[in-house]
Amino acid sequence: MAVVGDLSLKFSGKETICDVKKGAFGFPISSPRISFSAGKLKNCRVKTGVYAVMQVGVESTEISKDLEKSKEVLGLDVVSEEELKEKGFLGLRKTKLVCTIGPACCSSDSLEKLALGGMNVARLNMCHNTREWHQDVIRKIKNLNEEKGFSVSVMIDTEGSQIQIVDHGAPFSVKAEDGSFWDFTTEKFEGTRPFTVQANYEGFSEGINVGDELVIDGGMATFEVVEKIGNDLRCKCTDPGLLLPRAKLSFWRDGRLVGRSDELPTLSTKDWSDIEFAISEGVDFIALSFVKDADVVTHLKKYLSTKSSESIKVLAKIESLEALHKLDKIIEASDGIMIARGDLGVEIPLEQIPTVQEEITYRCRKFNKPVIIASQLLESMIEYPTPTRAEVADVSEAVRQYADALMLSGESAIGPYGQKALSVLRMTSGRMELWSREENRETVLFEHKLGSSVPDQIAEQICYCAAGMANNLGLDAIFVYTRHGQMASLISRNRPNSPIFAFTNDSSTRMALNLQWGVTPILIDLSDDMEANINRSINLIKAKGLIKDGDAVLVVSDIIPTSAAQTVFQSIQVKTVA
Ligand SMILES: Nc1ncnc2c1ncn2[C@@H]1O[C@H](COP(=O)(O)OP(=O)(O)OP(=O)(O)O)[C@@H](O)[C@H]1O
Ligand SMILES: CC(=O)C(=O)O
Ligand SMILES: [K+]
Ligand SMILES: [Mg+2]
Repeated sequence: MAVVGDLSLKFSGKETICDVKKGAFGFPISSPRISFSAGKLKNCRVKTGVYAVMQVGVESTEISKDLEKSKEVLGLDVVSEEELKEKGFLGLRKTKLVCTIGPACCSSDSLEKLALGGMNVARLNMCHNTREWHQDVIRKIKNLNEEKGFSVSVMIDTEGSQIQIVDHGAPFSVKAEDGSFWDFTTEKFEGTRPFTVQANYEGFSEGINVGDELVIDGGMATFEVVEKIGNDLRCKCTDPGLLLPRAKLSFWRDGRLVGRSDELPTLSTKDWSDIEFAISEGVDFIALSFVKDADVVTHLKKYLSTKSSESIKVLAKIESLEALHKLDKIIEASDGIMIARGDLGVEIPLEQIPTVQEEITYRCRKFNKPVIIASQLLESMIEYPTPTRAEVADVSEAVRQYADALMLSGESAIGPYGQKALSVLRMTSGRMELWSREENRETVLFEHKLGSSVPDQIAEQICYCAAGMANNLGLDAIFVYTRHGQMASLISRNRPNSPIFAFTNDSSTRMALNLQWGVTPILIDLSDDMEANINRSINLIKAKGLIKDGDAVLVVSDIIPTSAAQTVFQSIQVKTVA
């Protein structure tokens, strides 16, 4: 055992216990080589080895009463500010909300209403509409952020390659009756032809045999292949249903999906051109449809870095059987995941969706990547002003699973009740988060080691302890200082009861953190003097009336030095506002 000043380090097997005079706490670190260094440590003096500075102590901060000093602007979005004023720290919603923008909500007025209603991220699906339309929407969102103080991130969602029915612009859907015969062809034609469906991909029937099953949209209608004529398939309807424009085609044999997507690239020429567009418009996220493996994600991330656009986060959409087979590698390679239940339900039996969703959500947290649960959350609200009880239960379940974000698709893109659907998500999440907290569901913190380097492990342990301390001490908020968002996401991963305010001087970090559970990102200037940063930000928050005397916050910082002369500053402190 080494005793240094008031700080004692006990090395006992795999555990390092750190006791401090005021406010003791312990934390397990696997490496007994960890040492705690001098300089910024409170209550102790240490001579040697610098990996990190652990600053532990309970102190009272003298908050400057001179608000004149706080001329600086705090980059906190108006919606969080209002929510905080109205509901207090614990009332801040933790689950983030994504809205798909479509014709029903693309006016500035509607976008503003969605932003006010809690939209954290706006999603643009490149499957639909024109480049000009998308550009117009992105610019409107950026203008609103600039002019009205919102902080809505922009995501584009690639079209990807999949076999589907060509949309001939017919506004209606066609019904396939039981026993009727249909031709599935790649021959191009205008308008509609009776009992003929055009597939978008030349090779759609390669490897398909007579007797195979052709399933539309994962079960909307089913056909049996009765004849192959060249590339075309003649099919008999065995389960009647609707053929909607752009409906997906999949083939089944002996109860199993016939893999077809190997032949299709994850990123088509159109997708690459949409990616160029996304780069030039400065979007925050690119969601890749039909990701098959980690390589495409890695490739795109490399490409973005060659374009100096590494700040754009790459999300992998899990919507195929192949993606499920390579799930861990895809999660590790990506900046986040979308569980695209719509297309996933075409590839796996529907009854497997709930367990697959829970598993993906869990693994994303394990690997510390944000996860969005998407599709059909409030599907009936595309038509009706109230959701079904089952839909509300589905939303609640996603929140209970601690998904980072929930997404609206057609509910906001084309439905007349988009804002209402958003408020259903908002209220349902709030209710479920409160219940989880009251029932103490969150006390089990997430302990799976991510990093292999000592500094990474220290950061993880600090965040693990921070979440535990905030819960155990019932602190009002956690303040974290972070340049790239890593510390903020590590704290979020532990799903603490207190809201996490992430102070960053990097605007792309701010926009990326919009997808992270429980994190309110705040843009602020950060200097190398961490004490000054902390005091200045508390002053600014106090000046806005968002924090008051007696409030206790946990302050976590992890600022990597810009020069060799400085020490790594990783610390936890409890500050009581005075
Ligand atoms: N930009 C848009 N313009 C016109 N319609 C849109 C737009 N975005 C979405 N929609 C409509 O909203 C519906 C649902 O939206 P969304 O694109 O999210 O569903 P999806 O087809 O499940 O997504 P994906 O193609 O990624 O699987 C679409 O079928 C489409 O009719
Ligand atoms: C969102 C999406 O792409 C899907 O659910 O298929
Ligand atoms: K898409
Ligand atoms: Mg999809």
